[in-house]
Amino acid sequence: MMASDKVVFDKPKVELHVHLDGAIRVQTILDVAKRRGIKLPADTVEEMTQIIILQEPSTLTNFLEKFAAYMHVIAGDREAIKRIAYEFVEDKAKEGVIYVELRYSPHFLANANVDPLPWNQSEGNVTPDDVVRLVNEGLMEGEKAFRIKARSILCCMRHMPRWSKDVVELCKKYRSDGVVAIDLAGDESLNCEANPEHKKAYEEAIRCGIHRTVHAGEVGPASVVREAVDVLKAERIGHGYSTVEDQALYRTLLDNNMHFEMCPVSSKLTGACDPDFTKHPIITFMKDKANYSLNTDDPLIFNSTLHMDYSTVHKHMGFTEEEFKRLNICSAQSCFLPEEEKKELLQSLREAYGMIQDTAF
Ligand SMILES: O=c1[nH]cnc2c1ncn2[C@@H]1O[C@H](CO)[C@@H](O)[C@H]1O
Repeated sequence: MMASDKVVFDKPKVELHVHLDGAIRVQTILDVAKRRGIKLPADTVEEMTQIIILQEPSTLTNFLEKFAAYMHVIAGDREAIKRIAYEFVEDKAKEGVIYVELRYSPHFLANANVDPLPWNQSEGNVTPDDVVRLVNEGLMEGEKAFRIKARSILCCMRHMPRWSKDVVELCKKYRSDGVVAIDLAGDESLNCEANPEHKKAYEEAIRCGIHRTVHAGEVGPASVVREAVDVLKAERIGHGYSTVEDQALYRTLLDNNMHFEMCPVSSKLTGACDPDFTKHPIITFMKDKANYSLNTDDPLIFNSTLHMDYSTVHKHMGFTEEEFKRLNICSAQSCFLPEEEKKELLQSLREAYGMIQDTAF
């Protein structure tokens, strides 16, 4: 059904939209469950994988329910939280990613100072603040071991407006410690218009110069994208497939060089787009030379890799090596690193892609 894991672009890549909690190794879930004495419905990687993954195109709501199959194992466990961050960096390095921005909700991994307590956990002592510190530790160790760069984006959740104030405060507190932006994730189909508390958090982010991305136009209409841009002042759009349904908006965003974080394999399985990849809105973005990235989103639940996203657009949408280079340069230009580091990243990509002009004479 899916394109294979065949490596169609074996060059350094940038990934800007991937959920840490949607990118955990199944083996790690099993290990941690065993150590903590948590009973799972399966005890082999193969069986547990079958339980967690989405096999057929579904809905975003069904997809989001999948997290409940394993999040209670990792949440509230210091060692596990640090471990998933470290392993994430290793997995990305193996895929040839040299810079990644990963995202997560600190509240979803906590078991203290979070109301309501997620995943039917009992109260513990790991706060959302502890979660950010643990993830940062895991990422830093991973960066040293695997020699790539990883930065994080903290997610507000659409259905949990009361958490958003904490999220922006955590972005401020850890901005010099690897946290580069705020996001708004969750079910756009149930909760379309951004709640005032999300708006307030984004206003505070703007005031403090915190970068902003928003999940919009994934399964929701183009009006959600418009709101993300006009009200939340998003600098990037997570997904944004439905933008093309509003031509005026689409043209304006193209003119403004808006970055779209596209996730092809995800968009099929969440039901965001037509399962026939030859009708995919990404083709329009590609033909218009739009500013977008290719991303996995939640490789655990889609049973996918970044190679699969690349091979999907290559096989079904006619993406070329040239386009892969161009979109990775666009991704680096739209990443949330400070200017100097962004320049270095762009330089590394251009060198690897043979795009550096020889100025020696
Ligand atoms: O494709 C998506 N659309 C909207 N929300 C998502 C998607 N993937 C994951 N999450 C949500 O973001 C949370 C923090 O990482 C995840 O726990 C999940 O609820």
